[in-house]
Amino acid sequence: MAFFIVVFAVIFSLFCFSSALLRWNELRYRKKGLPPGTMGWPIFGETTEFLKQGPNFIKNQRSRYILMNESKGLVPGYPQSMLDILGKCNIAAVHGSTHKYMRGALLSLVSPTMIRDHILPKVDHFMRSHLSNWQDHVIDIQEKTKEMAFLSSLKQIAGIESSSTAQEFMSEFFKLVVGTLSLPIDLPGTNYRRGFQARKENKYKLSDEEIIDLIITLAYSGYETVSTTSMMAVKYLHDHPHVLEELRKEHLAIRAKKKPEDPINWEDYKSMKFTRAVIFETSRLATIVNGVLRKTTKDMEINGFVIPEGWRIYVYTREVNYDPYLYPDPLSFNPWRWMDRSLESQNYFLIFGGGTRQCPGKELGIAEISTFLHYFVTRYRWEEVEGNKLVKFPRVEAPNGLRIRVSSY
Ligand code: HEM
Repeated sequence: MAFFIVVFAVIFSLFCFSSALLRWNELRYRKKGLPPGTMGWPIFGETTEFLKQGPNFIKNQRSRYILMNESKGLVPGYPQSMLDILGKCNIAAVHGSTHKYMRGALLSLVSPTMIRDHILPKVDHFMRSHLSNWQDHVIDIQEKTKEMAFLSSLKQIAGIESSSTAQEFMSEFFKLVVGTLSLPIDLPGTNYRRGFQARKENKYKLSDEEIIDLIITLAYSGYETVSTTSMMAVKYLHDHPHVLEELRKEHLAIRAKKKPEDPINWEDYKSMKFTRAVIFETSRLATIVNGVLRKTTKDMEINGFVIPEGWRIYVYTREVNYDPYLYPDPLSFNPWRWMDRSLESQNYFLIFGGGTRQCPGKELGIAEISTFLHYFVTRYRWEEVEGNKLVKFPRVEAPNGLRIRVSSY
């Protein structure tokens, strides 16, 4: 009995404390000009509602929060779970001169010259072997593209080939990724705890935290974006045979000029105009990156509303991607719209972010997906196995896998 009284007292006190905090927050922020809306629950804010409702949450909030422009005083504002797991020196956690310096270091690692001379040959070599012997099998293309993105970056970063070391590393890395998008609750069994522990795996005895954070950031940033875009491209190509036909034409023409063992080189990559269009259209329609997060470093005025210091702003790029004025008939999968290259330089092209934080791995990501598609469509045809389901929020994924039956082309 005493136990139940104690439990009741604890719950009641927590409730009182939360309500008081909620009220205090409302009073604290009752300034003229604040965007309308509620503060949500203490600690959690509106995160759980956001993760539960996804796009509908944003739709409900859109009329109340008009946040269109990024300007001075806005720095990345990614969730605590992500910062804890990716490390305090990771590129999204730093700004000002440190960011400039880190970004410069990164850009030199993935510059067009580096891709042409060093990375593309490795990517080609990796894809050739990763995509071998898929014929006459039912495979989960989600699993295959995840392994592909991870193992390919491991090969680029550490020169590690697909082996038992890589396999061991991979399962820890997958936990890390899931942990970055979780509530930061450090209890046994939570995704956050698992992700945080995976970060501590330091088999190679690296002592420099900055290097570890950079490597984790590199692997992390290119992992989900590249794997999910590849998986969704396979999905859309399956559903749109005329697009697949056009894409195959492009790749078979490249193959026709080569011996079977010749790798894809920079000129081949640059000639893949329709492939690039397929990748952009896939990213747009699937909205692989739903949006980007920013945090205010001082009280700011945006579109007539005051945004207090320390508040987070979610720049919801999905809305832009589906805007019928920018992309006519926005819900149709139409890669041809991207054949006009000027679309890629419009300021509403937000697939790779924008401004000083624009994705430094853009060309690398496109080169990896293009090489994957090259070997996939020139070697195989495929059909979907029934029962596949896709969700688009909070991340684009096939919760039970995306199974396809593969045969030789
Ligand atoms: C299709 C593939 C990819 C997509 C769609 C994509 C998308 C994005 C987006 C939207 C941002 C902006 C985030 C923000 O503004 O807060 C970003 C940043 C970033 N991306 Fe990518 N990305 C891709 C591939 C890659 C690859 C392969 C790498 C590996 C080098 C990479 C590394 C980064 C890094 C390090 C940042 C942070 C840049 C900074 O804060 O200055 N990305 N990416």
